[in-house]
Amino acid sequence: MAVSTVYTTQSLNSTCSISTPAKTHLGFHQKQVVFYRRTSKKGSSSGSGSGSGSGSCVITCSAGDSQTVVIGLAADSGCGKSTFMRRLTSVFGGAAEPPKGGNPDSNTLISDMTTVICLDDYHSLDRTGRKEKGVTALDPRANDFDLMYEQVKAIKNGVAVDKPIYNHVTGLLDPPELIKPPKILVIEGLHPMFDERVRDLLDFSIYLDISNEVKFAWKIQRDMAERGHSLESIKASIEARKPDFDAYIDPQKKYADAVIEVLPTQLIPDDNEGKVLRVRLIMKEGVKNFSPVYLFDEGSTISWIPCGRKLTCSYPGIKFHYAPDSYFGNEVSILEMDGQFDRLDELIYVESHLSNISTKFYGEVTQQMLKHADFPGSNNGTGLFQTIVGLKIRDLYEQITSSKTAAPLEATKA
Ligand SMILES: Nc1ncnc2c1ncn2[C@@H]1O[C@H](COP(=O)(O)OP(=O)(O)OP(=O)(O)O)[C@@H](O)[C@H]1O
Ligand SMILES: O=C(CO)[C@H](O)[C@H](O)COP(=O)(O)O
Repeated sequence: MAVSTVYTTQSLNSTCSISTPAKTHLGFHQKQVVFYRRTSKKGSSSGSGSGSGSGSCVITCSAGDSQTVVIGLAADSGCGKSTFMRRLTSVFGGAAEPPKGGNPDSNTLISDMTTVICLDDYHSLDRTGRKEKGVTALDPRANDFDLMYEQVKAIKNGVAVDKPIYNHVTGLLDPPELIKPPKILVIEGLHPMFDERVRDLLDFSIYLDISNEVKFAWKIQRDMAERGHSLESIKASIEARKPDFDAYIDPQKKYADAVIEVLPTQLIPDDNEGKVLRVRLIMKEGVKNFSPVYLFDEGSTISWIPCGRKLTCSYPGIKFHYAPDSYFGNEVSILEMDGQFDRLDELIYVESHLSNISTKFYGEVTQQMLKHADFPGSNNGTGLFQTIVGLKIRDLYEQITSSKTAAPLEATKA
């Protein structure tokens, strides 16, 4: 008996038509073919999921002007992902808010240009399930990578999806929420670069690499001061996660296009307070639509102490370093800042010595930093580099979309 396949899509702002193309252009996400849900129907000619067979019946959706650029942000819990996201969405303008009228415990944040989804929503085991099976949330067995891949791919292709919600309050999996394709989709969480298929969907990837000492200091600050946890329980939770963190989360940094590494300062001998930080921005060379930032002279090795007449520094001062290097066998540029700013308005002096920062006007980095002076890390390299990476992502987005607007003609010719 012949079985036909009906594809239903929920493409935002898109027009869909059924066609029988000689050649389907999957994987090109501007005006393309998308499949999401599939139901089988008895009785007519055969359909194909891939759309590549001759005579395949497919639904072609044109996503209008929208093209979703996908950014991956990986880090352990409590390592500054939310703070980074707030800086990033601010660069694009507009406030990021949970879906209106939706689940109050949704992890999603939506702004005019960006939608940030938290990959915890792809936990396949809820809190009780993980406990019963004796696995942590960091373990791939507690996560549904097939669904993650299918849904990120669908969104990238301009199709809305019903994404599950992991409820951090109850520890349960809640009914799904509708995610419409945004201009920029950020997938943040523990595993954005773990699964090769998901990794291949990313237009740019970032890893926040927080050293154990600093992670501990931040956890204490948040979980003790704000959530009433004891010092022992914080230590125990970090220790319990460590083996899986080392096995499944940390290795993703080798795939990242940019890594923000946060270490204790080297300016204070034997510092154990973790307040003054040494932050390194590790930028892969040769990444499409991304050119690394540099200090003074591209490709040189530079050490710079900006403190003096133009930059006020109290103890222990500020030190910058910039050099080419290699990271997991890849050629990279590393920009480092150790120390903290006393006066954020004077940051303009540092900004004026950095190049390739993708600003739209002189002083934009300083303006962004001043705007969010109350965010954690605004007086040090974490805030500075997160802001710069945000600007680089805006630039990457603009490059991708401008090249894609020119692409359909090419695609038709092919
Ligand atoms: N750059 C920073 N400098 C100092 N402290 C920071 C910085 N970034 C984050 N923190 C501290 O870490 C805490 C967690 O930050 P944030 O909520 O951004 O992390 P997260 O990765 O989104 O956490 P989670 O995944 O647990 O929600 C903050 O409350 C703050 O105390
Ligand atoms: O590592 C995490 C990512 O944020 C959480 O620990 C994970 O999602 C499990 O959540 P819960 O604390 O609700 O058990």
